[in-house]
Amino acid sequence: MVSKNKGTLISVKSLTKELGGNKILKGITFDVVENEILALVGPNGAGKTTTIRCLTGIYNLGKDQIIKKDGLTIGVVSEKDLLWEKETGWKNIEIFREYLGGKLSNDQIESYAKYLDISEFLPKKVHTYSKGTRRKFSFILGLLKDPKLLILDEPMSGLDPVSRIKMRELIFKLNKEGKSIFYTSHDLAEVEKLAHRVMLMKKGEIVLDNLKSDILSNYRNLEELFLEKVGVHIDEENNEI
Ligand SMILES: Nc1ncnc2c1ncn2[C@@H]1O[C@H](COP(=O)(O)OP(=O)(O)OP(=O)(O)O)[C@@H](O)[C@H]1O
Repeated sequence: MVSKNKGTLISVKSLTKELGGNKILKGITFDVVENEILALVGPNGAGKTTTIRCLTGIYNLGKDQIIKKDGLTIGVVSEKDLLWEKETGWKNIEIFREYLGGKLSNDQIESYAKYLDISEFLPKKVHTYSKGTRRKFSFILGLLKDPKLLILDEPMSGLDPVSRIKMRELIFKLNKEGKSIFYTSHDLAEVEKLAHRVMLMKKGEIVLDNLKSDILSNYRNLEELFLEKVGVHIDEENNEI
């Protein structure tokens, strides 16, 4: 296990989750610690979103499987943007701020929106937003509580290259200000730039949990690690499109 000296925000112990009669999470154990950017990677269907749903309380679990630090505030950006489509961005902010007990002022929201280049959309109805705009807007909603921990399910998906760079810089800045980040991604090059620690999940199990710097002293890059741990099976006979 890594990061023993840092404060633990969430401790996950032998977490199991069954869905539709299938064991999706098969007893995973890990800690989310203070001041760390932790990336969860793995192939489609590995159980990343299920893990996030367990952490954010969407699924009911036994209380010993996930232990959260007392008073921990968590901001969540889920895989799907759950927004009030017929309302404007500002109205959504008002609704979520009231519901979540958000702390962020309109000025702070405006400055994040300006940085992410979506200010002009805040007075517009959400159903008019592009995929990337929705993602950026959802990210801002995740910050409403000024949380200690941000849990993000594929925060960069649908973002153009410049927006990705800006989002990455913003996540770095939030981390330097004292927030921890736990996020999922399929973009290993991005994870290589952003994460301090990487967990690799395969078929509901964590097959690797290590500091990125340690991983990169053994592998050329995360792609190499991914291919080794997850395995590639190329069926020679059926490999043509
Ligand atoms: N409500 C459900 N009922 C039954 N099976 C489900 C349900 N939700 C998810 N699953 C299954 O659980 C497994 C893990 O899904 P999950 O969405 O956690 O994977 P993931 O790693 O996030 O995948 P992706 O990278 O494609 O987003 C998949 O096999 C999926 O089909």
